[in-house]
Parts: sequence; C-alpha cells; structure tokens
Amino acid sequence: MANIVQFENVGLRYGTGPETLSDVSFTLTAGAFYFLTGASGAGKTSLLKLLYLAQRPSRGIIRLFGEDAVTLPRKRLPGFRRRIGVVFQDFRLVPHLSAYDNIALPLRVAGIPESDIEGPVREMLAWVGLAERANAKPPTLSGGEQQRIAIARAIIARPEILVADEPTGNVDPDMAERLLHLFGSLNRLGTTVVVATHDFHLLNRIPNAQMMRIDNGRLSDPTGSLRFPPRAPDDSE
Ligand SMILES: Nc1ncnc2c1ncn2[C@@H]1O[C@H](COP(=O)(O)OP(=O)(O)OP(=O)(O)O)[C@@H](O)[C@H]1O
Repeated sequence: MANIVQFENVGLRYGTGPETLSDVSFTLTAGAFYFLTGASGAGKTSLLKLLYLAQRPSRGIIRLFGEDAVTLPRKRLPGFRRRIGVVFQDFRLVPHLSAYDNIALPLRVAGIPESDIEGPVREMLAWVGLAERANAKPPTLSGGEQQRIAIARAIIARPEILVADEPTGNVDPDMAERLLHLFGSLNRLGTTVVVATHDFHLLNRIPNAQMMRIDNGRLSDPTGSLRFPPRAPDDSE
C-alpha cells in the first residue's frame, strides 16, 4: 500500500511564540486507521490542521498524495482539500441551512448538478441514521445529531482521507461507539482515517488502528510503524 501522507521534521510556530510542534516525522499508509492521542494543548489540532492544509508548517516537508504540499501552488489547494474530509471539533455546520443542505454543501461547491445531489445526500442521511431529520436546522439538533451531520458532510464527496478532531467529545458513550462504528465502516471501504481523541476507551474499538501520541508538540512512535510502515508484498514504492 502507498504512503498517502508523509511528514519529515515538521515544525510549527504560531507568530513569534515557541514551537507548538517540533521535529514531527511520520508516514500514513493509504487505507489504514490512526488514532492521534495526547493531553489537551499537546498539539493534536495543530497537527491535523497541517494535514488538512489549513496551516503551513514553519519548517520541514509535508507530502500528501505523493506531492509536496508545502510548495503547492495556491490554485491547486482547493483540489487537494477536496480529497480530505474534515470533521471539526466544533462541527462548523451552517446554522441557517437544513441538515440536508449542510450535507449537500461540498457537492454544490464542487459544481455537481442538483439532479446528482439528492440521491447521495439521502443516502448519507440514512447512513448516519438521520433520514427523518433532513429538514432540521443544526440548532434544533442534539450534539450527537449535529456531529453525525458533520460526519456526513465530511464524507459525501468521498474523500481519500478523513480527519476527525475529537469527534466524540460532545456525545455520550453509546453515541461515541456508534460514531466510531461509522468511521470503521468508512475505513473498510478504503478511506484512510485519522481520529484525534482524548478518549482512551475508544482506542481498542478499532482492532487494527495504529496509535500516534503527541506530548508537548513532539510525536512518539513507540512501535516504529509510523516512520517505517509495514510494506505489502506488492508495494512498488
Ligand atoms: N492559532 C493559534 N495561535 C497561537 N497559538 C495557538 C494557536 N492554535 C493553537 N495554539 C497553541 O498551540 C498549542 C497546541 O494547541 P492545539 O489546539 O494544537 O492542542 P490540542 O492537543 O489539539 O488540544 P485540545 O485537546 O485541548 O484540543 C497550545 O498551547 C495552543 O494554545
């Protein structure tokens, strides 16, 4: 399997402050499932922002889909970003749009004709168990329901990578299990999944998940599998 993400000695500094991330090096294999753990303030969200191209590193190399993402021309950014679905910590749903229209947003932005949008949106609503709430606006939905709309929106355009920042932070344990089950199903369909979480109970729910741990802006890789991922026999890279 190919390397879909590669970080080499990446550092991130906000303004003139100290480095928030230092010497971060790892490789993600296409189709794998990763948990990113670490204490509050350790740098999880910052690392994810680099991954979904919302932030440029202060130093180091980031390769995404086999290309240098740091020097990527600005006009190619939207195309790259479309290949990465993001579930934000605070959902970021558009409050005055219905659940249906929130989920449809990425397809509309990509210029997909309206006639090709309804089928996939209805399918996503059913997949996250919210077919009956298509017309509801986010403020009238529970935290878990909003989270599922955010997940549906993140994956409707079939991204190659799904990044989720504390997706279970606002839901009860049953809902956390259900959300993780959705991520597991998506991963089995071939999507590379990266989930940042504080919730250690979740870590053994995905049997083959790999662990990334961040402490004070430094990534630890106890098994070495991030730096030297196992290669499949047919791996030609
Ligand atoms: N835009 C910013 N400007 C300046 N400092 C920032 C910015 N974003 C994050 N930081 C700082 O970087 C450090 C890491 O923050 P980050 O949000 O990446 O941690 P985290 O591990 O995701 O924390 P949490 O689990 O609480 O979400 C913190 O000290 C934070 O204050």
